[in-house]
Amino acid sequence: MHKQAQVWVVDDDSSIRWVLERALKQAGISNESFADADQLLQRIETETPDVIISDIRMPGTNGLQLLAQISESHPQLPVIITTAHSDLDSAVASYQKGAFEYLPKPFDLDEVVAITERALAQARERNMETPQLEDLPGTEIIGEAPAMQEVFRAIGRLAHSNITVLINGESGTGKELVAHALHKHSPRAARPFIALNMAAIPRDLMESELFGHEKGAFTGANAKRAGRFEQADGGTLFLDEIGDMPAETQTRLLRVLADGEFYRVGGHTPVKVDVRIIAATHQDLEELVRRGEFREDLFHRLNVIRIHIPKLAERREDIPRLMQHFFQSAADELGGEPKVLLPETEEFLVNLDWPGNVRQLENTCRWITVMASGREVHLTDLPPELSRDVTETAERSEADWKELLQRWARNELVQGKQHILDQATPAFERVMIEVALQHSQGRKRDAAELLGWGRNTLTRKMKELQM
Ligand SMILES: Nc1ncnc2c1ncn2[C@@H]1O[C@H](COP(=O)(O)OP(=O)(O)OP(=O)(O)O)[C@@H](O)[C@H]1O
Repeated sequence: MHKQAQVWVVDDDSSIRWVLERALKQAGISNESFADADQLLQRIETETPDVIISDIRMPGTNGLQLLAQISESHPQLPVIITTAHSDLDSAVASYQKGAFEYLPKPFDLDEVVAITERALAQARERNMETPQLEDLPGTEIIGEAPAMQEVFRAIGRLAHSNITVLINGESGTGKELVAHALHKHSPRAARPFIALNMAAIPRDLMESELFGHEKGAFTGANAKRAGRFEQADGGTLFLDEIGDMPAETQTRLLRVLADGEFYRVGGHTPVKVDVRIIAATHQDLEELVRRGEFREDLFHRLNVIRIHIPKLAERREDIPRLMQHFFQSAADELGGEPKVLLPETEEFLVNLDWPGNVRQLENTCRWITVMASGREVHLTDLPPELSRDVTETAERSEADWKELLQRWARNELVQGKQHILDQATPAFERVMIEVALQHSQGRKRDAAELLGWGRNTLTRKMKELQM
C-alpha cells in the first residue's frame, strides 16, 4: 500500500514551525516538525520523509550542514532551504549543496505549499540528479530586498551552467557585479572573466578590440594583438551596453556565436574559442529590434535567460546596508574609522531618488568619507547637490504637517469639540521634545538649546507632559 507523503520541517523558531505546520496541513500534506537539525538527523536513521524544509541558521547543526549530510545519505530526498538571513552566498550554497529550492523569509505560504507539492511530485518520480558538493568563495552583493533575492536565486540556479545570460538594468545598478558573480559560480570560475563596455570603445577600434588584429592590419597595428575573445577563452566575456554595438560588429558577433570561431582583423586563419557570453544593457533591446537598430537574430541568441536588476529606488530597504558597506571600504582604502550616519541623515538619504543607482550611492559615500569632518554624518555634511534636496524636502514636509494639522482641527470642530488647543498644544510639544531629545542623544541641556528653551523650562514641561 502507498503510504501518505511526509514532509519534515526544521526551524528553531516555533512560530515559523507553527505557520508551516498549519499551511501544509490545510493543503492536505501531512507533516512533522523539529526544533533542530540534530533531532531530525537522529530520526532519519530509522525513517525517511519525502521532503525536508529547513531553516539555515539554527543552534547545533545548521541548515546547510544538514543539507550536505542529507545529500550524502539520501541523494534523492528534496530539501527546501528557507532563511531570514538571506544573502547571495546562502542562496548559491543552497543550490550548490543540492537544495531543491531556496526561499528567503518572509515567505508567501502559498508559494511554500506550491514548492513543497512540486518537491513531492519530484520525489515520487525519483529522478533527481545526484547533487554536487562544493564550496564557493563569497561574493559580496548586498541585497535583502525581494527583487534582489530573485536575482540571487537566478544566480544560484544558473550556477552549474554555461548558458548565455542577458542582464537588464539601469546604469549603476550592479550589472557587472552580477555578471562577475555568475562567472565565479560557474564551471568556468578558474578561467578569465573579461569585461568590455561597448559604449566606451570608439567604433573603429571595436572589431580589433573584440577579435584582435594581425601585425600591419591597419595603420598603428605594429604587432599582432589578441582580442578580448581570445583573452576570455575558456572563461566568460561580459559585453556591457550591448545595445551600443554597431551594426557591423553585431553581424560579426552573431557569426562567432554560431561558429565558435573568427578571424583577427587582417587575419586569414580562423581562431577557435570557447567563450560564455554574458551581455548587459540599460536599453530596451526589444524596442531597438523594432526600430531596426539591433539585429533580431542576435537578440534571440543573447536573450536565453534574462536577469532584471531593479533600480536602487525600488529597493530602498537595502540602502542603509549598502552605505555601511561603502563607508567600510572607503575607510579601509583611505584610512580612519568608517563614517556613521545620524538617523535623520540616513532617513534623508534612504528617501532620495538615486538616478545614478548604486554607483551614485557609492560615490556619495566616498565623497562623505573624504569631506565630512566628524565621524558622525550630519545633513549639513552631504554633498551640495544632494543637500539642495534637503531644503526642498524640509519645505515639503512643513507644508505636509500644517495641512494635516488643519485637517485634524477641522475634524475636531465638526465633531463639536471645544478647547481643542488643550489637546493639540501638549501633543505638539511632546513631539518637539521627543525629536530634540533623539537628536541630542538624550542630553537635556542640548535638547533645550535646540528647542530654544531654558533647561528648567524643558524639565518643567517634561514633568507636565509626564514624559
Ligand atoms: N548590490 C550591491 N552590493 C554591493 N555593491 C554593489 C551592489 N550593486 C552595485 N555595487 C557597486 O556599485 C558599483 C556599480 O556597479 P556595476 O559597475 O556593477 O554597475 P553596472 O550596472 O554594471 O553599471 P554600468 O551599466 O554603468 O556599467 C560597483 O562599484 C559595484 O561594486
